[in-house]
Amino acid sequence: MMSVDASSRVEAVYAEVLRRNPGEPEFHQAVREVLHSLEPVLRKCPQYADANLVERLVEPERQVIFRVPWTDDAGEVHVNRGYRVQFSSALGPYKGGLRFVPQLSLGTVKFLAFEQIFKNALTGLGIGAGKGGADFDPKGRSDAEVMRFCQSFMTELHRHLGEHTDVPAGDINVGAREIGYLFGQYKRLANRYEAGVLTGKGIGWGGSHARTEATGYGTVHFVQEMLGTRGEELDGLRVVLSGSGNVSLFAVEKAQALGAQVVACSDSSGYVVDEAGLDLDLLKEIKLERRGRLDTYAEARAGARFSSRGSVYDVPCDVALPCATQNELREEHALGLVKNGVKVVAEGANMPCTPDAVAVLREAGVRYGPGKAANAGGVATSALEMRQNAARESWTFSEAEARLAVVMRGIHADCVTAAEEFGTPDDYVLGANAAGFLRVAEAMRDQGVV
Ligand SMILES: NC(=O)c1ccc[n+]([C@@H]2O[C@H](COP(=O)([O-])OP(=O)(O)OC[C@H]3O[C@@H](n4cnc5c(N)ncnc54)[C@H](O)[C@@H]3O)[C@@H](O)[C@H]2O)c1
Repeated sequence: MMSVDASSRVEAVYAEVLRRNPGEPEFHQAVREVLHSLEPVLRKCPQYADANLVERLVEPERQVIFRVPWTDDAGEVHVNRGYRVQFSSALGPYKGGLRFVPQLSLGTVKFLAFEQIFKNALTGLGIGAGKGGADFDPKGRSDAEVMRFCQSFMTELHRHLGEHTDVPAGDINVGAREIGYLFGQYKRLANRYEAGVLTGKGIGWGGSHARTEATGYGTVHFVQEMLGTRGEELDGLRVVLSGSGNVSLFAVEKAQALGAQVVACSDSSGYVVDEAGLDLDLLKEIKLERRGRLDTYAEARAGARFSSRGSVYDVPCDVALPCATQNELREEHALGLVKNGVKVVAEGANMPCTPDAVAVLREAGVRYGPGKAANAGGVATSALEMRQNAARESWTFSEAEARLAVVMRGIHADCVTAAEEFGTPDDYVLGANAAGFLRVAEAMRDQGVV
């Protein structure tokens, strides 16, 4: 039974999370933020803490860790570690991306899978939450090496997947090429063309139009909604983004289409400033075709400058979109953004702002859109891809994009309504966590102690 004091109850849950998951600071950070938001919710709706519901919510349903052996082009054998954390199936099959980065740890995967619970619930599209990946570094690897790695990874993972069980997608360093290799191996092992088992597929074989664009476009749709609450719009505003990968590139595309002046972006080597507005064709050529670094952008474009010192957030802007990786926008960056008059910060990436940075932004009255709401367009379009697969349909680009816009408007509206209901209007963190939690909690109550 829920104790009378919601605050001490969530503190006790958090203490148990720390004890059970040592050495996983990102997971602790994500859980702490959500539990903090749940205090007013549990105070108002104590029934959602019955039967240790919150305690169950912070414990993954299943965590799989496995060996991934593979052979490089020179015949040398390598061993990597694969992960899949299946966090919650209260609302549907586990759903969330796979990430291939050398430093990947269980704690990172767990934090991402936990965030995914609330994000996926917010989409309203009937998807549970998971996340996975491997500590594999695809940089400098040939296509054949990446293929062999993906095949070995799937040889183990396939027994845990299925269109009604767990449906991965791409994430950092897992794009169309990797999804293709993973799908090929799944199909071979399962002896079944189960299109809905992975999303982010090629358009010609079950993929959805607008999936590649969806996260970046969706983040910008969310920003438009945030601005709209005060009668503002993106047209004419200065925008700065971090990253220059899948999310960033398409956020640039949509922001420019809506009339914004997008003046800076970054990669792990530094950032580029282009006061004339970023040349997206050049950026795409460098990042998607040549897979090069951003300094080549400044070399190719008169008036642009590249810097490997300081931060992209030093560039004055009205809207900042962190779209690279977790904990990259820190307190000092937030202070700089505030000093330069930023109005809105919305997360294209997952948890890119540190808690200190978020505190600075909120203190200064900057509107802050957390990733689980602002970047939900990617997973929403993945869920729509699953729908198309189930119905054996293929929607046009404009149909898929129109549905994405509807979902993002709905998520924004749900966040605003929940924030108002639980006492802090304009608090998108509270709104996103509360609205997502209520959907999951209702399903968990209905489904009994499982
Ligand atoms: N791809 C999706 O659909 C999707 C959906 C939701 C959330 N996300 C999140 O968005 C983020 C980016 O994902 P992506 O798919 O665009 O990955 P990506 O690999 O395509 O791009 C990542 C970009 O970030 C840059 N980068 C990495 N570390 C950096 C740092 N410390 N400073 C500056 N730049 C850095 C890389 O150089 C690259 O340009 C991740 O947090 C991911 O989990 C992605």
